Amino acid sequence: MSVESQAGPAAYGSFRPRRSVLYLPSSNERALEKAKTLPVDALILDLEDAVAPDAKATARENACAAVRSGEYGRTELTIRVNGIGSEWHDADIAAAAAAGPDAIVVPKVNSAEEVRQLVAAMEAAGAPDKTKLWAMIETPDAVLDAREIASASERLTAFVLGTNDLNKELGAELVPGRQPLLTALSLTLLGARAAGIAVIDGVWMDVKDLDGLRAECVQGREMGFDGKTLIHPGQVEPANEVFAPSAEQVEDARGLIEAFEAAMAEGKGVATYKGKLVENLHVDTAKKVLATDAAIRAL
Ligand SMILES: CC(C)(COP(=O)(O)OP(=O)(O)OC[C@H]1O[C@@H](n2cnc3c(N)ncnc32)[C@H](O)[C@@H]1OP(=O)(O)O)[C@@H](O)C(=O)NCCC(=O)NCCSC(=O)C[C@H](O)C(=O)O
Ligand SMILES: [Mg+2]
Repeated sequence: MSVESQAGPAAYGSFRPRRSVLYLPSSNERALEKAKTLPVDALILDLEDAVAPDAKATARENACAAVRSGEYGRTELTIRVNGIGSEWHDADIAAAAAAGPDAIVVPKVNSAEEVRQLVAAMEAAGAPDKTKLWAMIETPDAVLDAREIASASERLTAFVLGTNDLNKELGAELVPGRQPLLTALSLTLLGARAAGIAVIDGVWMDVKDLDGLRAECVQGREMGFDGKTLIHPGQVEPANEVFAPSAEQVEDARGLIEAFEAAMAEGKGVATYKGKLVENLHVDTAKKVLATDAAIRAL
């Protein structure tokens, strides 16, 4: 299981919130400046889809300079490289590994073998231990092999859904509620959680429709995603709010743990909180709520 596991209680101490994970084109210097001021949990400095071919080299330099600058506070900094087999991929991996972001995000990862090759390339390029690999799941092959991919290396600590590519590959229609995508989303979640890694939902493309974004964030949270990838600063606050535990959840988590500990101290075989039976697994979930709340407050 990954040392960064978001699933087991042992990992709560190293928990990093990923409620809001914002893409920005690394060729856009204004966006790189703006990102320093945003209350975002993580940034994906993009070299792939959002960057035109003639801007790829500049984007690569900008992304690496941003990582080295130390000007993004506690925001987790990642670089999305161009895809395996593209003309830019090898140079992107080499430059990103040398810059040492928190993670290198690789689009369209399709197999466990690709993960092993990516990790070997990162390590050959001198990636420090802190630089993890995040794999984008955006094809049927990847969804069907999600567990094997998620377990392929300790360096792989998160899946990122590429729901636009996935929709295209499935021949599915984009509809409210994402019914055609739900099987793929669930299989990806199952694979990630079985291996104990994080999993971040895909983007909401209509930057003006914040109600639609909020509804999709709620759906993602209910399914079990850690957070949502975003494309515009205006999407950060709604995602942060939806994926954070509410004040009531935090209060209940404290109350539940107290009730359980008091019952155990009194030698009772069972504990209850607000009329409901409390077991160890509920205490684990409550501890995760408190760890998430503490990690968000520490940002
Ligand atoms: C969508 C945009 C092109 C809109 O840009 P713009 O017209 O500049 O928006 P605004 O005028 O409203 O911007 C206001 C200020 O915010 C800054 N800004 C805009 N977007 C970002 C951003 N993503 N990160 C940081 N800062 C941003 C502007 O510079 C303005 O700043 P200022 O003037 O100083 O106030 C644009 O939002 C954009 O390019 N978004 C990112 C698009 C992207 O990265 N796409 C690729 C990722 S999604 C993907 O790949 C899908 C996946 O692979 C799949 O398969 O699903
Ligand atoms: Mg994609």
